[in-house]
Amino acid sequence: MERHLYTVAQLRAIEQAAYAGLAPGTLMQRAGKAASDFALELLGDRRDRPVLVLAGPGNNGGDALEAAANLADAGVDATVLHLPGRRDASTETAAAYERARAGSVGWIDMLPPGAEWGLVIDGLFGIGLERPVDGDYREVVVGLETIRCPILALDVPSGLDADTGAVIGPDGIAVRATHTITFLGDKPGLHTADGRDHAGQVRVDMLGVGSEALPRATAQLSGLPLFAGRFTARRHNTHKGSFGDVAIIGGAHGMAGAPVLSARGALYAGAGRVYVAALNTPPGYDSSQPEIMFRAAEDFDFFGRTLVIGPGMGDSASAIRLLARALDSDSPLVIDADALNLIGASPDLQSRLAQRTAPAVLTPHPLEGARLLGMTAAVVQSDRLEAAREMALRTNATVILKGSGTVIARPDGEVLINPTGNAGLATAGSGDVLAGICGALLAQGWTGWEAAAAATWIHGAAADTLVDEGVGPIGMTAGELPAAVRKVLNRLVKDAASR
Ligand SMILES: NC(=O)C1=CN([C@@H]2O[C@H](COP(=O)(O)OP(=O)(O)OC[C@H]3O[C@@H](n4cnc5c(N)ncnc54)[C@H](OP(=O)(O)O)[C@@H]3O)[C@@H](O)[C@H]2O)[C@@H](O)CC1
Ligand SMILES: Nc1ncnc2c1ncn2[C@@H]1O[C@H](COP(=O)(O)OP(=O)(O)O)[C@@H](O)[C@H]1O
Ligand SMILES: [K+]
Repeated sequence: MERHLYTVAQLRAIEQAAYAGLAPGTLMQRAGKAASDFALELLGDRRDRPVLVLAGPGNNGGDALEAAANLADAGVDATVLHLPGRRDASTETAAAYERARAGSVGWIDMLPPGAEWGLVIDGLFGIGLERPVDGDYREVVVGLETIRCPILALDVPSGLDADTGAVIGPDGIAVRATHTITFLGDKPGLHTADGRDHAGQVRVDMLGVGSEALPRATAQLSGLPLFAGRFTARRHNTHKGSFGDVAIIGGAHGMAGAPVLSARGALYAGAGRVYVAALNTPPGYDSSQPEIMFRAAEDFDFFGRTLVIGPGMGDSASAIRLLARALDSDSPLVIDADALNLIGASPDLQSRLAQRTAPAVLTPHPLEGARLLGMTAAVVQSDRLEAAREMALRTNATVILKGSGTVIARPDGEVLINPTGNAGLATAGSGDVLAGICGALLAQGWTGWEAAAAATWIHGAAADTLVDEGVGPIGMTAGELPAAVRKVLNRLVKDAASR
């Protein structure tokens, strides 16, 4: 399944198993063919433009050499910049080198300044990279930054960690590809952290290996098949009570906007009734969204309501009391923002959370995640899947670790990476809207896992729709998201009905 994401260790095992049943060099030849086919597709009717092929010391370089030979055979002006290593190349890579040497490929040993290319193929390093790109390799990667043409990475953009999506090394560097063709199975690192910026559009080529040969993946790309069954048309004979009550608990003095954004997220995602239970004297009503009902949090009855706790909640004694009460309740719970920080600082709140049986979804951004785990945000970002898994395990909850390529994890170690969304979401309040959407789906009876996956997907898809309409990424505001969320949701329900 193309949605599945494999670790480097799993890919090595797949490679070994596939290798055993095939003539030597077969996988590399298939990788080279898939790469040159994709390159021709990217060149389109500009096949007369020269193609630069970067070939590194390992088998990733072997793939590149096969691709270069294929391109030359197809009449393309292909030039290889070959940077062999200190050790002998593998037998397959040596054979690929001989093949390219025998054809009409051109050879250079440094990037010619100012040269123009129709396409660059990056075959410097793949899944074998274990240390930062340095020396001549680094110079080439720096040189690529000023080249304005499509860049096709083979397997993994060189310099990127395929497991984590982090650029390898302090002060590390990685190729910024426009496209990546990745082999034998998709990889988490292409879709989270720095991955989306460096991999561009990702295509998977299984190199002829059947899906029966693949191990069980514990990570996958999130997508509609995971929750599409939930998008059913509303029955006529329903009322507001049929779609759940959501209460946002937050809004301490001076922070009234955050719960209102969450409340709008919940309303536009279809909750039947939406309350803001404010810590300080609640406003009478919200003039732009008078449907939201305001209450004082201390007197508010949590029973039968889905709670979104944390937006603008602060860290007062009253906030801690309310959080303890919410954690002890049987209400489905979304825990966001200040509530996460309070839990991070309190073993008592942590144990109340771990003991819950009703659904709980945590929505930390990396710094909130770091506080929960007692580490720095940089460490969280260096392995987002691991950090999200650890948080889910410790809290016994579903965790949405936000940021580019949001990671959703549950206590048994399963993770999803969300592929929707864009940098327009990097604006204050967009996380509040996400928490509200998640609350609305929980209130409509979804499980924590489904609600987390779908809320994140829909939130990102709403932002993508806004960008398509010219509303962002620059200047997109959180307040514009809820209406776009409503559009996405209704379209999904309509599409589900017409299938
Ligand atoms: N085998 C097959 O049939 C198939 C293989 N496939 C392809 O092979 C790729 C994996 O190949 P790989 O294992 O050879 O590793 P690769 O990514 O080329 O890099 C390792 C090399 O780089 C070197 N090196 C590392 N870091 C360095 C640095 N910073 N600076 C300088 N050098 C550095 C390292 O040297 P060493 O550490 O030993 O000194 C070693 O020589 C995979 O991504 C896919 O593209 C697929 O087509 C499927 C079929
Ligand atoms: N560059 C980005 N690409 C994709 N999604 C992003 C990006 N930046 C932020 N987001 C998303 O926007 C939301 C921001 O949430 P958060 O940081 O909690 O903001 P706030 O607290 O201001 O609401 C999250 O859902 C996050 O995943
Ligand atoms: K590469």
